[in-house]
Amino acid sequence: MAEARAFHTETATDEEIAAEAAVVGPFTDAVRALVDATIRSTVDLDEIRAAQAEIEAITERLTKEQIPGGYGVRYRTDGTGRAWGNAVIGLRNPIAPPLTISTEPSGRASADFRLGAPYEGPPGLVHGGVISLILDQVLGHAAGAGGRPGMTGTLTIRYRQATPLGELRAEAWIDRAEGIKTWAKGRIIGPDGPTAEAEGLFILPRWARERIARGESKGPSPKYFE
Ligand SMILES: CCCCC/C=C\C/C=C\C/C=C\C/C=C\CCCC(=O)SCCNC(=O)CCNC(=O)[C@H](O)C(C)(C)COP(=O)(O)OP(=O)(O)OC[C@H]1O[C@@H](n2cnc3c(N)ncnc32)[C@H](O)[C@@H]1OP(=O)(O)O
Repeated sequence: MAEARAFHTETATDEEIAAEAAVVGPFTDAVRALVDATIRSTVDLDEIRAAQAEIEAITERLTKEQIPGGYGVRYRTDGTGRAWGNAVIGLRNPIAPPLTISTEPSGRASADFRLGAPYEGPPGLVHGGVISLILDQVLGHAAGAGGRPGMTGTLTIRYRQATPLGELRAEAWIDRAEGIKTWAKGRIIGPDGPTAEAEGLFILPRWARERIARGESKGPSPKYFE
């Protein structure tokens, strides 16, 4: 089953995780800067060709040893996990902006973040799919923080005004819940106020319900988004 592959139990200690984060965090930031430079650099084409050869050498060096698929999420017994490969928050993912999301147990989540050139859609503006990506994550975080984790069943976005590249904020909260379903709402706020509003339905999946029914999920509610 896919989830059996993707959901690992954490074996590393807090100290080991902190030591690894101290190295891979800045490493990923360096690759993020490379992605930005790939878009914006105006050096001449010979210089680009030379840089490509260096990048290919680095990729070869890194892929000498690697895991077979995605990073997955590694969970601890307290229900928290590290989603270092996640496309929005992943510490090891240079595609992630990344967002650092603050949560409240009442089911609220928020993040201040910056989106630069790699996230452009219309000129100077954030791609609508990127806005949806971020809202999906932040709404999902709000649901998880409130002890009601789930997979996104539906996500509706209303784009109220264009979202400029630059400094932004995302906020989300649980609106209502019923059984295995949790509805969360949220928004992106730009320099001129809210730019996009979202409503999402998060559903505790069948496999998770079955695990809970089998008594395999003990302790605090799983919060799969931290
Ligand atoms: C041990 C405890 C573990 C607890 C963990 C729980 C959840 C954590 C899971 C993942 C989180 C991990 C990492 C998060 C990372 C990023 C988060 C960002 C969010 C995402 O990026 S996430 C990816 C996009 N997301 C998908 O990839 C979903 C694909 N899909 C499915 O995984 C299933 O489709 C699912 C789970 C949605 C439902 O599957 P299911 O088998 O549980 O559903 P089932 O048939 O039992 O229906 C039960 C009731 O939900 C209604 N219902 C079903 N589906 C619906 C839908 N789509 N819309 C509206 N209502 C729906 C039925 O109508 C029925 O309603 P009613 O009871 O009222 O009749």
